[in-house]
Amino acid sequence: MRLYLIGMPGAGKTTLGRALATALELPFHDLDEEIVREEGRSVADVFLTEGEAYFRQREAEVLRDLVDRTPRMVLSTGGGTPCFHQNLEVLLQTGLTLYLAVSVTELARRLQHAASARPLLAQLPDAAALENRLRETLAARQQFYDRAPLRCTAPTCTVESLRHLLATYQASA
Ligand SMILES: Nc1ncnc2c1ncn2[C@@H]1O[C@H](COP(=O)(O)OP(=O)(O)O)[C@@H](O)[C@H]1O
Ligand SMILES: O=C(O)C1=C[C@@H](OP(=O)(O)O)[C@@H](O)[C@H](O)C1
Ligand SMILES: [Mg+2]
Repeated sequence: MRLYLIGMPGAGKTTLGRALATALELPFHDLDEEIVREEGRSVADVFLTEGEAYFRQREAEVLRDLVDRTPRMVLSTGGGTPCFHQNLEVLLQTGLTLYLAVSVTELARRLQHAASARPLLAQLPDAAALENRLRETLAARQQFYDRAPLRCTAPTCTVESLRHLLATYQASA
């Protein structure tokens, strides 16, 4: 199976995805890490030197290549992945998509010292500006995230609760 984690930056996709893959004995992939490997530079560098449009194009290409060659995995996507280049259709058609729903307040708390690696959230003057940017971004992306057939809402997003959610979904499928 292919299990895809989607959600805002800071939702815990990379952290939880890695732990969930271990628990499910599935290979783990992180789309940002795949892009960094292919590009040979950080996400921030790609944004800085090539711009967001280039990043989104590469994100779409790397996603499709990874899906084509990987029948079993947990894939942690980037926060914007579902919102560009029909990527969400690829996710919905090739695996099971799970949305990690985390409040803006909690996202801002988690990212207060981790925003610099995320170009869309870097260089903001203070915590209020970060929270405002997250709120605006979530408002624009909610329509995409809401199309995931599965969702967990923090703080209940743990490996155990996700395993239960998956088992319940698969039993009803
Ligand atoms: N359940 C959680 N509770 C508190 N902090 C978390 C949780 N999950 C992740 N974090 C922290 O939030 C930050 C973003 O986590 P990460 O897995 O990179 O999220 P994403 O990949 O969705 O951007 C990291 O500093 C991580 O340690
Ligand atoms: O929200 C976004 O548009 C982005 C989120 C990042 O991934 P995480 O969600 O893992 O931080 C990364 O793909 C890039 O900085 C763009
Ligand atoms: Mg991540």
